[in-house]
Amino acid sequence: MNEVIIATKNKGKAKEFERIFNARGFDVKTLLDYPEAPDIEETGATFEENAILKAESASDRLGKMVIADDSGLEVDALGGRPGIYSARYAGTEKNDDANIDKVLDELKDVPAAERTARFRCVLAVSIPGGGTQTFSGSCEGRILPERRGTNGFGYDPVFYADEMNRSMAELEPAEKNKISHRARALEKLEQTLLTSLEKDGHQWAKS
Ligand SMILES: O=c1[nH]c(=O)c2ncn([C@@H]3O[C@H](COP(=O)(O)OP(=O)(O)OP(=O)(O)O)[C@@H](O)[C@H]3O)c2[nH]1
Ligand SMILES: [Mg+2]
Repeated sequence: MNEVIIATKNKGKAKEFERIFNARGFDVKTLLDYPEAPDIEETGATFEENAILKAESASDRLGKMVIADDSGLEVDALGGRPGIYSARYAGTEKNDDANIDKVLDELKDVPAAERTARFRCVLAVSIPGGGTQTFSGSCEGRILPERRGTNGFGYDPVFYADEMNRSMAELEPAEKNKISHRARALEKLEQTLLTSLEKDGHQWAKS
């Protein structure tokens, strides 16, 4: 079966990967389908280091090609925070709502023109016997003063995507997948993945 393993436990990310890979004829499995995969601590200092940590530990354990995603929000007025701490900004329980409240509170006196921000994503693909490669993507925008829209996950309701003139949470999933940091990193990864999967006899149904 054509299958791609994503080393994530984040259901929001999983949905986005599923949409993209299903359209190309691949099933997506995540770490929620592989309870034996180790829970990896994200001890890296950069998105890249964390993505590599996650991809390699899962690939070593499962003996299969694995993709990992480390991503987050960088707010210029906060010196790039929350950055690699985006998931756990308001605490280790990873509460999206509390994370948004913390960012909005820290920005409450910052005027619109200075609320510039971007999402970043680094994907690492680890292939048994084939090493690990990384690919990155970003998406520019601004932090809104309040939530708008209900789609997506994480900080999407307060992230105004410059290219779409709407918040990320106001975009349809297919629209977010055209401009997102994750989609852009995946575009770069695609060629590598294609070569590797074809070597294993898989067919790539390019949409
Ligand atoms: O509004 C958002 N739209 C996005 O498209 C997006 N992508 C990342 N993020 C934020 O960055 C954290 C990732 O941290 P992260 O890479 O460590 O992932 P995670 O811990 O949630 O899951 P895992 O993949 O590590 O299992 C997430 O939780 C979110 O807070 C996003 N927020
Ligand atoms: Mg994480």
